[in-house]
Amino acid sequence: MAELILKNVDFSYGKTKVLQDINIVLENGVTALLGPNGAGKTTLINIIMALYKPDRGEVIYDNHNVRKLKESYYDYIGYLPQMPQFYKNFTAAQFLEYMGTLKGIEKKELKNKINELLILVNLREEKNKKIGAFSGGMRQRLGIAQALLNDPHILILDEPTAGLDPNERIRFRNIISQIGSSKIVILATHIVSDVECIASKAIFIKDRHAVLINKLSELPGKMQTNVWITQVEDESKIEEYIVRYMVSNIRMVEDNKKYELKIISDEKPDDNAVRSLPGLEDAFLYYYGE
Ligand SMILES: Nc1ncnc2c1ncn2[C@@H]1O[C@H](COP(=O)(O)OP(=O)(O)OP(=O)(O)O)[C@@H](O)[C@H]1O
Repeated sequence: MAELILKNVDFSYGKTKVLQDINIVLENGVTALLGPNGAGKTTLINIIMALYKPDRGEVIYDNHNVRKLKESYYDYIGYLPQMPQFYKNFTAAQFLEYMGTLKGIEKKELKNKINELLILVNLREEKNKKIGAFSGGMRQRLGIAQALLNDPHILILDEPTAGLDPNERIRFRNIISQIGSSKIVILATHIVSDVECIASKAIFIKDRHAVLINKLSELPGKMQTNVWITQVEDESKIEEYIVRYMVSNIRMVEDNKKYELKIISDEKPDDNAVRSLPGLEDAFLYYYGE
């Protein structure tokens, strides 16, 4: 199985260092690329895609430096940018034909591929409809189909869930779950809850450095034991917990009569609190303290 490796990567914009000593090994599966706005996610994506040259270090795919693979590297990559641009007068099929031709896919193969992908992203009925009439979610699904045209081994999605309604988020998760096991999927976002269910691994970028968490069980030992669940009946009490602790989640339970709080804390926050397993969102909070 081909791996994607970032080895000792540094990157600066002019004199401003944005990424420093990045060492990451990615295999098949969905990896969330997490970090607050401006942390360096898009920069890291551009380095992985060989669009930016690191000041130091290298990106290696299948034992080759990606910059030396030149154009052939792009046969392995599918990319959905943060704000994909579409030709509004094209139909979904015309757009995919156009993109497929640009990617050098043979005409006959392309027709079959387009039909297969439109089924995968649930746009078969919209095949001959103009993109101008598509919702944000439909466009995003078309964007995923576009990224998959060349059957890439590496699929990179930059903020793919921004602006999607809850139903579309579920659709998106289902599509990614279907394709995730046989590809290296990198999913950049600052909305952790959107990727919590589909990503098994996560890269956290903070203060120019990146940490790869391969399994949630590999979270720092402190986090393993310091996530608590407690319930409060009185809404006004929630504020007290927020002031004293890191509260990573609040949800209503028992027919909306109580609030359940997930808390990260060294000490047991109250007598009724029980230990819980940390999730990505807890890890995010732990790293960024937000
Ligand atoms: N072309 C550029 N020239 C100079 N600085 C840049 C350039 N692009 C990005 N930066 C800066 O580098 C840092 C990282 O930016 P980047 O876009 O990679 O972050 P991000 O994590 O993708 O943010 P967002 O979630 O807002 O997309 C930011 O401080 C940004 O202002």
